[in-house]
Amino acid sequence: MVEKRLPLPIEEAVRRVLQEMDVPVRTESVPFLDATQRFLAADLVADHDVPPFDRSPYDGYALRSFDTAQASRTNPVRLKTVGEIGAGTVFAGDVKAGETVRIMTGAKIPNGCDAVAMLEVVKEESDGYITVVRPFAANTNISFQGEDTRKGTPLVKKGSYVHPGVAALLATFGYNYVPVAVQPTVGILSMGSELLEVGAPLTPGKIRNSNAYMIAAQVRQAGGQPVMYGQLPDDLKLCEQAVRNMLEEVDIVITTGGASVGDYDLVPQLIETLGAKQIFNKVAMRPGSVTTAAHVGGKPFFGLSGNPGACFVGCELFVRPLIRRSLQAQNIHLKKSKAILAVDFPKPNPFTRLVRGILSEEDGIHKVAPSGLDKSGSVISLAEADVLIMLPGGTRGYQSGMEVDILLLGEQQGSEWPWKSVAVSSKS
Ligand SMILES: Nc1nc2c(c(=O)[nH]1)N[C@H]1C(S)=C(S)[C@@H](COP(=O)(O)OP(=O)(O)OC[C@H]3O[C@@H](n4cnc5c(N)ncnc54)[C@H](O)[C@@H]3O)O[C@H]1N2
Ligand code: MOO
Repeated sequence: MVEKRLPLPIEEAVRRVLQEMDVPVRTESVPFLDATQRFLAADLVADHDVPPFDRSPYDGYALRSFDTAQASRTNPVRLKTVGEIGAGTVFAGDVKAGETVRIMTGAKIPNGCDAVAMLEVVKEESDGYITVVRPFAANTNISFQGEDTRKGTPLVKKGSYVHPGVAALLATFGYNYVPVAVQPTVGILSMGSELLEVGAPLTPGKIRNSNAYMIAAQVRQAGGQPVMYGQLPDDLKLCEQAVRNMLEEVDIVITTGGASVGDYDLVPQLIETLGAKQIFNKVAMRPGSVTTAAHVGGKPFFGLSGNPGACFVGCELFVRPLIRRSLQAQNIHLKKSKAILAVDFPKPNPFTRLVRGILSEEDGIHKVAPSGLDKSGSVISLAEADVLIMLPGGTRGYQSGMEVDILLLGEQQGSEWPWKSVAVSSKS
């Protein structure tokens, strides 16, 4: 007689994972380029102003506003050019009344000057003077010291993802080495006598082990470090030994396959022989209902389904937050949004469905539709999916036009330039 499993609601299962499992938070300091796409391990505060000095935002002439106060077409004012500076060089000395300095974008405003006239609005004479025909008020065209960031301003918080914008900030403040969270190691073992190595030719009854590589990519995307333990036939002794090794070597153990109730499904036996504390072995969701979570001597163990769709969902919902939390990430779960269903799901389902979907926009309305065959064993629908459409169980089905929750997967990008340009006048 097959054991009867008690399905847990998804949120309860996620809550238990986070409550009963832990991956230690560790930090390290790494060279700058190794820190991108990692998570910061410290709150960073500005230790100087940005810009660090008043500077010119344009190529032009730095001048004293007072000198130009009376300038007009009928009363042109001549200023003597006493120097030329590009970004990175500093004008030595003070600029006096009636003088100007030719200055390039990014150069420090010379002492005595309080405005910049753009090259386009001055007349450069052949005798070393310029002529201006309008006043320049004090502070015109100056980027002020600290206008971007003041010394002491909090910059980025611990747990921030080091995306290109954060990288720019870190470099601005001289972080040659960056404090980041250590990426937890996640061991991945595939169990199943039908599994072939990725490079092997197909033979009757066999399929290639795709889950291991899918999970590895998911682990990387979450911020963890996958450790591949290959694949084993459905043999309890072999699998038990492999899992014992994993428990010694990695922070999180994942097996895929054998999570259900079949004759060769080893996860329930593994839990028993390893003396693991089971947290759940059934979740009220589809796919992924057979997801098992346990811990062995404090180490998280996930028995993900062998079906690729179910395996994917189990990893996103339960493993991802655990990895992200160990990175002290600010967002540990998939981001939720809303969209309008573009198709019917008429069948009532007691379990919450997580349908692999494609998000699109029509006339400003976000719509979702399944990305392909919505079966737990389908692979193509995973490749196309950019969202999981959440259809809570216990309803009489869903109709096209209904608003539903969606979970955004990975990085969302567009294929076409998303805005229409407006005509630009030649004056600007
Ligand atoms: N009598 C019952 N049968 C099943 C139940 C049930 O409750 N009662 N649950 C079904 C559900 S739901 C799912 S999901 C699957 C889960 O099965 P397992 O987790 O035990 O996975 P396997 O049986 O080992 O494999 C399922 C399927 O996936 C293929 N597979 C396995 N590993 C991989 C891999 N690494 N890469 C690609 N594909 C893989 C495998 O060949 C099977 O086709 O059980 C249902 N049955
Ligand atoms: O775990 Mo199974 O995919 O629920 O369908």
